[in-house]
Amino acid sequence: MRRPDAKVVLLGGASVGKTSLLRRYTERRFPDSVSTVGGAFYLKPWRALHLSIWDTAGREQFHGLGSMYCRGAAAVILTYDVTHLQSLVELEDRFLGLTDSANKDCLFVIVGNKVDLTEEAGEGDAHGLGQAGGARACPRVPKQVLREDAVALYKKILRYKMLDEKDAPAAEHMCFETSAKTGHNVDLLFEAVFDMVVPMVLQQKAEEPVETVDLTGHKPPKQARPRCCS
Ligand SMILES: Nc1nc2c(ncn2[C@@H]2O[C@H](COP(=O)(O)OP(=O)(O)OP(=O)(O)O)[C@@H](O)[C@H]2O)c(=O)[nH]1
Ligand SMILES: [Mg+2]
Repeated sequence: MRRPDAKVVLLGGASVGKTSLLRRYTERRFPDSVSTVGGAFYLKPWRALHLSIWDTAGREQFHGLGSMYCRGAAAVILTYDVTHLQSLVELEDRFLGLTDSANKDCLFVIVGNKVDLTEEAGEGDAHGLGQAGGARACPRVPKQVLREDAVALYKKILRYKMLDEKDAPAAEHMCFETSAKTGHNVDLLFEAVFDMVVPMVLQQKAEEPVETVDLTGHKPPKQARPRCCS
């Protein structure tokens, strides 16, 4: 198997929909999911590269593994549930510290999932937010996390990483709202992340020192003199 060129990690609390987002993207469906144990990855060829997308477990008992999964990550997708404010709060309190092991120029993307459950989605049927494929209607709930809250978190992350807002991608390109159930914005999310990661990786590869062998000091091995047999 070819070694992945870069790593993208899905991080966030239990049940926010990390596995469902990845399965929606890779399998084009919304199957019943079971809570993830440890982590799993999916290999995605994209442009000239191979990217690994890591789905991690959000449950507290697997918390210790998070920083291992983030090691060397080119992008981290911090996922919350738009119907649970606590899931956004947790991103800062519990998950951000785990990303210290990521690449120094790691990209941070913030994703609010389950928009299909919100009252806003009712008006959004015409925009693809509503129930897809004849799925049963669910009672709508108020949206607990606004996009502005996610943007504020993104800016906090930049400060935590000591990055200047001017040098980092703009918050409006890094905060998404999705529904793994209807597929709303799911392709857009993953493909926007891949398209940001690819040029970074290509640049890193171009800057890597080329391995050369110095032949100037190389002397051919002395030829052993044939022994006189007399
Ligand atoms: N309505 C709705 N339900 C969703 C959506 N995404 C996930 N779910 C449901 O939320 C529950 C948890 O989804 P998972 O994808 O397993 O969540 P997870 O973040 O991977 O959870 P852990 O593996 O425990 O960290 C499941 O019952 C999903 O069917 C969504 O976009 N809309
Ligand atoms: Mg999962």
